[in-house]
Amino acid sequence: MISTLISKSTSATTVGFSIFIIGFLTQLVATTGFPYSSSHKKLYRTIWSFFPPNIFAKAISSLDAATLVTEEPGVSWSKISRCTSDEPDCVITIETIYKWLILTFFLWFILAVYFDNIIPNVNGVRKPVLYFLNPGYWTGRSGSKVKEGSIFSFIGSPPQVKDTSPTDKDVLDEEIMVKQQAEKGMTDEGVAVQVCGLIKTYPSTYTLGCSCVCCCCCLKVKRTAPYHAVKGLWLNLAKGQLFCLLGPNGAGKTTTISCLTGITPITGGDALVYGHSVASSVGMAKIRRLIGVCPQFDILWDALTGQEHLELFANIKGLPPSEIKSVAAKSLSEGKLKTATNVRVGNYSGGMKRHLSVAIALIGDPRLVFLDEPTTGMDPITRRHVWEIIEDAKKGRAIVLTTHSMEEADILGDRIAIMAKGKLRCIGTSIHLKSRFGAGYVCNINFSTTNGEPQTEPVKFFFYNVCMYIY
Ligand SMILES: Nc1ncnc2c1ncn2[C@@H]1O[C@H](COP(=O)(O)OP(=O)(O)OP(=O)(O)O)[C@@H](O)[C@H]1O
Repeated sequence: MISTLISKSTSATTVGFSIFIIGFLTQLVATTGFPYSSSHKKLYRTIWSFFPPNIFAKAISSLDAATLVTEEPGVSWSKISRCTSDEPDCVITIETIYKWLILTFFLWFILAVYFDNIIPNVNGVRKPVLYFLNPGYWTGRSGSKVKEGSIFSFIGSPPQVKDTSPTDKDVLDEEIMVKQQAEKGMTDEGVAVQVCGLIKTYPSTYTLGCSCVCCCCCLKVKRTAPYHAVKGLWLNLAKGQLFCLLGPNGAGKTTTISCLTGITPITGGDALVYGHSVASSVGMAKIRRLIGVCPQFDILWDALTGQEHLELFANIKGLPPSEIKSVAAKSLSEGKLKTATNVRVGNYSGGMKRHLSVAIALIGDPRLVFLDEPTTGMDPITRRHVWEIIEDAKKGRAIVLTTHSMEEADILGDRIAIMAKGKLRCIGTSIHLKSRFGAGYVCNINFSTTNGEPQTEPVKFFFYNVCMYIY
């Protein structure tokens, strides 16, 4: 149960060892007779017995007393409800000890499950305090909405996001279309993800500081303002297409992916991934079975090889054991990581690690793949190769890719959206965006003139709609 309160493995070791020492000391105390004798209050015995090592120590000491010499009959199953003659001051029988052990097992187990659900995980995600009162949690149909922040922070309603209306015509058209579909409850067969007014606001954080004026110092609690990272996204992501999300640093691309993959809970709106809502814990559990994720920062273990990573993730994704080895080997050979199959990931270069993360995202044939800046740190040849893998992977699934590279978006993206400050600024195909916002190309041509006049006709023939400046 205590493990639910600890997030770091180093703290867990320290706390685990401390519990062992405390348990050893209290067991020693229990063997001296405290508090299992008539001279101590029943209340002390009850409190003492909630710590399982104490009551277990009492059981051992009673059994020890019953079998001290070879003539002793011990405690047979039929006599567990009676005190033995060796314990004149008997206040607890072996039967009662059994009941206590069973009761404390279930008590601590239920508390562990409860606290595991309501205490925020590393991403600050948790279930509501009374989540078990929601019938959907037990029936598995709707599930409760996941929350964010500490269980003691009564956040209330988050501040409203102002200025969510789109400024671009294409973004507005997309928003109107998705709103109409959402209002009518229409499910377009070709849509993999329907994002309906997705809002993400990071809650305020509190930091403890110290401010000193002359010789007088005082503690100060600083509160940061809530931050609107995503300010109401409305869009459809089609099956069999790659949707590319471009934008400057801090635009909200990773936050959008984190919301769609359940890493962080959404603040407002909703998104349906193959019909399952990201706002519900049950919906999210179903979504996790459908998706593959290549996060912005590699989550790999230095001590494992590429092959072992792929086998591990294939296992987690529930592939049949007979297929795991062949799927991992195929994935490695497709990913041109064959030479590094049995090399530990600690010895991989940055580009190879990204390459392996992409292969992990695609393992298990997910229906929706999120690739967050997959080609960061790759040389041009490896990048080209990964583009080919991504292009092949489009068939039969939807892919969401974030990048800073216009070239990557142009080559891979079937639809491209540009985000800035948490809002979509434009959306469309590469050709559409180029024709709307592109400044064209500047091409310098040297002419050899015969009579002082440059021959511009061939240029006009090759470059349609050209604007020519002759120097
Ligand atoms: N846990 C957090 N708490 C508070 N603010 C956050 C948190 N995570 C992200 N932000 C803020 O949200 C904004 C969007 O961040 P996000 O990581 O989504 O941007 P991004 O578009 O993916 O940027 P990059 O291209 O650098 O990866 C940033 O201003 C960031 O500071």
